[in-house]
Formats: sequence, C-alpha cells, structure tokens
Amino acid sequence: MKAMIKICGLSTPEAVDRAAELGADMAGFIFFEKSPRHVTVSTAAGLAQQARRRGLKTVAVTVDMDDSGLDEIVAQMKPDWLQLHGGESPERAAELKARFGLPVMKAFAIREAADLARIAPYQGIADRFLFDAKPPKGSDLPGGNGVSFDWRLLAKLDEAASYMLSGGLTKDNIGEALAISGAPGVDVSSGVESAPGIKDLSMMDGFVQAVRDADKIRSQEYVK
Ligand SMILES: O=C(O)c1ccccc1N[C@@H]1O[C@H](COP(=O)(O)O)[C@@H](O)[C@H]1O
Repeated sequence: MKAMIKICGLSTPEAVDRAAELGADMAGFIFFEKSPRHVTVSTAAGLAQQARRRGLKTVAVTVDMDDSGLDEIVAQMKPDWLQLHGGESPERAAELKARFGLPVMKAFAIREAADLARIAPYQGIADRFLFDAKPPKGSDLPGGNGVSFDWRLLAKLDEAASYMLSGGLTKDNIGEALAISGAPGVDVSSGVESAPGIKDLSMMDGFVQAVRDADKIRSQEYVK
C-alpha cells in the first residue's frame, strides 16, 4: 500500500519542485497570518501553478475563513482542495463545497477517542478527514505545532475511511505512525523544516524515503 503524501506549508519554488520530484501527492499552502508558513494569495497562486504543472494536487489551508477571503483564494490560486482547519460546522463545509465545487478536507484535533466521534456529522460532506493533534496550551496555531497524538486511536477507524494523519510527523517516527495507525495518507509540515516556516529539502527527502520504506513493510505484511 502506497501512502498518499501531502507536504504542507510550502512557500518557495525550490520546495515545490522538490515535493514534485519526490513524488508527493499534494502541496499545501497556508493562509493563516499568525503562521510562520503563511503565504499571500498572489504568492500561493504562482506556487500552485508551478505545483499543478509538476503533477501535484494543490490544497488551500484555511481556518474559519470568511467568504470574501475564500473567494479571493479560489479565484486566484485555483486550488484542487480546500482544507478547513478550524471549527467549521458541517453546514459550513457543505456550503463551501457547493459554492466552489471543490473537495473539502476537514481537519480534527485529536487527543482521545471521543474526539474521533466528532467526524460523524461530516460523513458524506467532507471528502477526506485530516487528523491532527490538539494544539499545545498557549499556541496561536491550530496546526503546524509539531505535536503528535496517540496513533492507536486511528486503528479502530473503518478501513475504507478516507483520511490523512498529521501532527508531529518526522522521518524518525513516520514508520511507527503508519504501522500503528494504518493511515492511508500522511501530512507533514514542521517535521521537514530547519526552522519554523523554512522547509529543508534534505529533510523532505528523508521524510518521503521513510514513508516509502514503511510502504514496503506494509505491503510485505499484507502478502503474509
Ligand atoms: O502549518 C501551519 O502553520 C498551519 C497553520 C494553520 C492551520 C494549519 C496548519 N498546518 C497544518 O498542520 C498540520 C501539520 O502539522 P505539523 O507541523 O507537521 O505538526 C498539517 O495538517 C498542516 O496542514
């Protein structure tokens, strides 16, 4: 089984190129001003065009954004996906899906089993779920905190569930994270950075290689 890979918080042409060369599936661009990964709409539009040309699906990462902000992003960046990383209700997610005709990835902050129950009203609305850790106390960021949660919680999810695992993933823990969770996809941001917001190309290499190594182990286990 080949895990889908999303590399998030890209902000330079070099990092977009490397994500494509490495065979990542999705490139995420952050629209959240407090984030060290925040990009302007015009920067994201240029990088997304480059990413699309190189075969990556592009994701606009937004947090409880209003209609006018979203209109501008969708018109200029033309994302393939909308990631909703705030407290967007099922009704809001459905409204945005219909408004833009785009698939929606809804993020959930997970600490305990009860947090996973919150996905129920989004079934049939969200095209994919994204499971991230709850932000640490005092953090200004709803995501991109480099914090993990207990991956065992995901092992009980329906095998057909479309989701990505995120939160504190690195080349050193991704093998274990995939083995424990069985996640069909992974999303990384700070785990491939040398400093907040600065993507490190060799860390990107290491992360993708570690995912592919884990894929091999998973497919051998499947054959057994
Ligand atoms: O990365 C950010 O700064 C960010 C800001 C606002 C919403 C979401 C954000 N990132 C998401 O967080 C996870 C990755 O976190 P980590 O750094 O690997 O722990 C991923 O889903 C990003 O889309």
